[in-house]
Amino acid sequence: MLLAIDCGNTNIVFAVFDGEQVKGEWRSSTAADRTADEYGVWLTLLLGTAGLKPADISAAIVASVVPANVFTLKTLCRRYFGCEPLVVGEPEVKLGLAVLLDRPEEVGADRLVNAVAAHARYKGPLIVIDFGTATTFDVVAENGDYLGGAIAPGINLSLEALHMAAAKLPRIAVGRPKGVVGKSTVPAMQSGVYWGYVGLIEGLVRRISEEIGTAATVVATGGLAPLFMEATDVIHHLDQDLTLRGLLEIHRRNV
Ligand SMILES: Nc1ncnc2c1ncn2[C@@H]1O[C@H](COP(=O)(O)OP(=O)(O)O)[C@@H](O)[C@H]1O
Ligand SMILES: CC(C)(COP(=O)(O)O)[C@@H](O)C(=O)NCCC(=O)O
Ligand SMILES: [K+]
Repeated sequence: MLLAIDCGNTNIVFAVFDGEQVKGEWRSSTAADRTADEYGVWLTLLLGTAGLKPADISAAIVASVVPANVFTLKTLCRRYFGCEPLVVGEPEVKLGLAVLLDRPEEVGADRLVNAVAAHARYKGPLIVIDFGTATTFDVVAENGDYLGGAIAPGINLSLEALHMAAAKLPRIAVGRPKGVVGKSTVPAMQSGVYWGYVGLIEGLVRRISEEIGTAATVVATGGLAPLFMEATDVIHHLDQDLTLRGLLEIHRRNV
């Protein structure tokens, strides 16, 4: 079975695939000081809850946007699962698409994985929106070429920034407010962030489509994607498994 690890700036997701089937999926917060042994013990326990054991894992693949965690996750795979993981972004790992960027070495591994997954699943030119710590927009041509995209502050980051910078603004959770015209501080903050974000999504999708000269299929992923999907019709597909499916696909292309 394949262990797929997606390390974002907020959470690390671990998933086990038996062929196409997900046997288990677990999340840890991203902490740069956690050791391979800490992950190893934790993951071994969780595998047990799904009726799996470390010896069931025969291969691993890692995508990390936190460079400091790559060494730890490699050590985890070697020590606990006896395998050398593929690491997305390392030169020997083939993606099966051309990365048409000025500095291809800079792009986040998660963005490339999302592009691979979206191209494998959907037709036509694509825009992938991933609601993570940052909100990323990735543009994929009809033939699969990765064209680039946009990086915007994530929703929770935007809310946190308001709280950090303004003495009278509380820390609040994201939510869809009843109206747009807030009648007190919290609804006003929710309106600014929620409807402001809907505007950001619609504006970027429209401008990207204009710049590439064609309408694109828009796929959204990430925990907060459903909250925005319900407020706009520019998102065509909600695909929460996108990044993990992309890791599965890249592994397949490299064995
Ligand atoms: N279902 C959810 N509901 C509310 N917040 C969520 C949900 N899923 C993720 N988040 C929040 O969204 C942010 C991004 O999380 P995540 O997608 O794991 O980011 P990353 O990939 O950057 O680690 C975090 O602040 C997380 O707490
Ligand atoms: C843009 C990101 C911070 C998104 O990370 P995430 O929100 O998934 O934690 C990450 O993909 C990254 O660090 N990228 C490097 C810069 C780039 O993609 O050009
Ligand atoms: K992510």
